[in-house]
Amino acid sequence: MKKIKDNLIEPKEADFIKAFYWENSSLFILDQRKLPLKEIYYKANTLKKVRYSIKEMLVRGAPAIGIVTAIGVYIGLKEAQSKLTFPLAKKNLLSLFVRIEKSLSSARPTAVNLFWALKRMKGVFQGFINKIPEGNLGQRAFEELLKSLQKEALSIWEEDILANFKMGEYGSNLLPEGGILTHCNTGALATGGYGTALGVIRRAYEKGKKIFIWVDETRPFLQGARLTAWELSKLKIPYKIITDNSAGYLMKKGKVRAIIVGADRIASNGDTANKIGTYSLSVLAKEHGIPFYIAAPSSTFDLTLASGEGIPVEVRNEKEVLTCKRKLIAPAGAQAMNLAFDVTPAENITAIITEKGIIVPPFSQNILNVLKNG
Ligand SMILES: CSC[C@@H](O)[C@@H](O)C(=O)COP(=O)(O)O
Repeated sequence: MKKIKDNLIEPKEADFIKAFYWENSSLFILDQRKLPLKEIYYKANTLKKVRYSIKEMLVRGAPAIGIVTAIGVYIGLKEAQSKLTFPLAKKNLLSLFVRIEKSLSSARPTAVNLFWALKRMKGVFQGFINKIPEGNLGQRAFEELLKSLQKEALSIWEEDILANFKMGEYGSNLLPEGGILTHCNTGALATGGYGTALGVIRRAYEKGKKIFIWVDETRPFLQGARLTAWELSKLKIPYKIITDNSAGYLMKKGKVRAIIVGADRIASNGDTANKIGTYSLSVLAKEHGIPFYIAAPSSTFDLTLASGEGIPVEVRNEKEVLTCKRKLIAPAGAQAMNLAFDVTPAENITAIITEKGIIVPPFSQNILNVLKNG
């Protein structure tokens, strides 16, 4: 594994499962809609294409969405460069940035990593603008701005990989041996590399823990059956796919020792938004006395929200529910409600695994302690 500055790992080298890679200033995104049947990378070299990749879920998973958004900011400015007239008025540069920000921020609403990444990129942009003396911006200064934005986006990526390694290390000590149930996909495909909840599973397996993974298929996009199963096969970790509604009975039969999932947004009291079906799993876990773990980096916390009440839950197109492989599976004219996420109340969560440490209840106090001091 190639190390670069400050002990960080070159993103391209970090994992053999890559949701995206960066080559010659272009972003190539593995089209996850086509997995596991086809491994095709989509060249996202315009702002429109980056937004499309996020919205249509060629790339998905909160940390991956955040990283691609950050790179999207760079791509948007780079793309605009040839159409700009230099010297460029500061106000025109500002309105260009706002346009890019608006476009990316409307791609998906729930994963806070998207907005967190935009804020980090805006910080670099603003810092740069503030340093420029009054007047217009020349070509050279614009090039420098691009360089700083690219650097920041790649740092966000590198930091995510490191965070995943750390979560893997902490979380793997918590996991018991035996059946572990997971929902959706939280692996290398959903992150900069390695994974959050799946990274914990991966690390536990690497350390020799005898675990067996129950993979919820995760209707309707089938992140479990198509993506998590694909990753586990590559990693040679034993698993079986189950229909989402098998989970309760398996718990009752004593086949599940722990549940571990990821998160899209965690409020300051620990309420956690994640893939639809997570809430039901947490209730079942409570009923059966099974530990219920969340694994998520600090970029997934939204400390502006007091509770999960304020988390925007994405409602996607009903076609995703009404069709399978583009064929209608319901009566013509049937309507569907396609909630993409739900919110699990903090009281159903045993612990939250982050790169800064493991957070246990009471979450309202401990989230702040761990995130600020960890
Ligand atoms: C490490 S990914 C964590 C979450 O983003 C994941 O569990 C999830 O819900 C993904 O939803 P998706 O709709 O596939 O983007």
